[in-house]
Amino acid sequence: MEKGYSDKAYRWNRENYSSRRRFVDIWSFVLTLMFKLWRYNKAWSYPGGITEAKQAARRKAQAIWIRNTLLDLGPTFIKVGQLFSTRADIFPVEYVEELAKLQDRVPAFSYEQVEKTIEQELGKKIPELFQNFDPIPLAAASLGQVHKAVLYSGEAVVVKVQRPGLKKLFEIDLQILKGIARYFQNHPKWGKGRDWIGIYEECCRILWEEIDYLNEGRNADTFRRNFRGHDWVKVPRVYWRYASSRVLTLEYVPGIKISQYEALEAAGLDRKLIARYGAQAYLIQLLNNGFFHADPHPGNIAVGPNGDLIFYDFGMMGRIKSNVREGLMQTLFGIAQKDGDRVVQSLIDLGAIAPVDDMGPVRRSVQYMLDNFMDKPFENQSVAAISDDLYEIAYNQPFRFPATFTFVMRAFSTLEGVGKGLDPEFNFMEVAKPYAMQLMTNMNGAESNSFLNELSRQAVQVSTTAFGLPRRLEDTLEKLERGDMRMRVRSLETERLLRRQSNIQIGISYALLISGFTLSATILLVNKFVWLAVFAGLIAAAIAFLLIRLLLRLERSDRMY
Ligand SMILES: Nc1ncnc2c1ncn2[C@@H]1O[C@H](COP(=O)(O)OP(=O)(O)OP(=O)(O)O)[C@@H](O)[C@H]1O
Repeated sequence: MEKGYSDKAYRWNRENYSSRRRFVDIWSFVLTLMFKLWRYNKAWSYPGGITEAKQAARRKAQAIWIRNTLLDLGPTFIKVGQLFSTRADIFPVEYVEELAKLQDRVPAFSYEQVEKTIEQELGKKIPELFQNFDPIPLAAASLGQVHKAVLYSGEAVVVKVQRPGLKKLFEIDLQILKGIARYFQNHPKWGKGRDWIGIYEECCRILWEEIDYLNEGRNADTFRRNFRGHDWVKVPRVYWRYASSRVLTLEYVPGIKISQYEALEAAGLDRKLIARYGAQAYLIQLLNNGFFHADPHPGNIAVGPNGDLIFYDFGMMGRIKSNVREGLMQTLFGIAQKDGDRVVQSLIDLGAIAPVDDMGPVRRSVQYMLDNFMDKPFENQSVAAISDDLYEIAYNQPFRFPATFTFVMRAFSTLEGVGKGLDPEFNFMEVAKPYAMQLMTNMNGAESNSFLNELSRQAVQVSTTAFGLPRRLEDTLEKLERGDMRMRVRSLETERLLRRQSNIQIGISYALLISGFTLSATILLVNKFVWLAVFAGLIAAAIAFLLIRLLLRLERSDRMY
């Protein structure tokens, strides 16, 4: 029997856990790991030390031991290990490589437990809910397993059932992990320059989200909506009547896994096109939707009979908020201009770097990277090489990339790997280029937006003297067109500015008319011409209404651009 498959080896694999026992198991892992690291460092510091090859072999052996121990510790640690497999900014590369191989090698749970969970969650027995239910799971992982079934309406579905007792196990394990995070934070050596508590909190948030199947269902719905205009992306429909936080019923959408290159070929599918689709789907998620699949291992993407991409598993999604996108914009501008200071500042604003007293080494590292890695054309770069460069710089620096960033990097590297497997000539950067250009254009729009705000401020200032406006507007346009902002001004922007100018002039005329009619109404009222005064008042009110509409329109267009 393969290691890790006997129930004896899985002390966590029961519904009633002993928290004391977990405490001992987990802390003995941590202390053994610390001892191994200490011994390793000690050997390395001897005069003459150990050879480079021996050092690498030891690190590898340690990494394999960590991976196997995490497997033995069960679902929480398998997931934490998988999360850490994206953190080359925190751990040595050998560890990260080994953690990336952390597969969910855990035994499936019994059909009786499946029956019990479904009845508890959906309030009915399996035969009352499903016409047919396959007792043998289609797939089993650390958090749950997937069974094929047929509804009474005849629709083929899959039912995702969560491993029993998972919530309790998470509660115990995460409580112990909190203590470990605190210990590391206060450790004179390990705590330096690392935000262990922050990393722990990030892990907690992701893990709790991942075991809420209602959240996964909502994510699937959002993801499907976001791809409404792209019929080459398929997302299984959620059957909400058969869903709860621990059971999720989805439309059965079978496909060939994106990494089964020969099977795809045999099915007559265009491998080159699939590689492009994979990259495009991710670029759309990141740049257009700001909502992306954060766990894109090849098992979660399949290809349908028509060559459509099918996405599974929406438990772990990343979001890029618009302010983060703005921060990324600044980073990108900084990279494009090779301006190390701007890049560092934007990374501080993004929370990617914790500012320290002496930022000199960080600035120098970033500048070095910009000067060297920007020499090659963008499309000749490989994502894996770029992320390796970034991580190399980040490792042992006061950097802490946000989880979103590391997820994006992992998604890109995974897709690049799969893309190259599908089509040896595939180049992720080549596919990304037009999207990056689009992003840059949007960025220019945003930078010009602040310029527009400046412009409207000037316009308001001069509105009292109405005559100054055209001259100042012309100056500003001239400035924009000369490229003083170091950006490309498109005729669209110019058009928008002119439209804005005419709107401002109309607004000023409206304001003058309102004042005129209000003054007339007051004079008429004082002179007892009541009906005429009411008439003038109504005209003033009507123009005021038009003015408000105009102001709202201006504000809307400000928000849009
Ligand atoms: N709607 C579906 N139609 C057909 N097959 C599906 C569907 N959903 C899931 N599967 C199959 O089940 C497998 C596991 O599904 P999913 O990834 O959602 O489960 P999981 O428990 O979150 O697994 P993991 O933790 O490994 O990501 C998928 O790789 C796919 O083969």
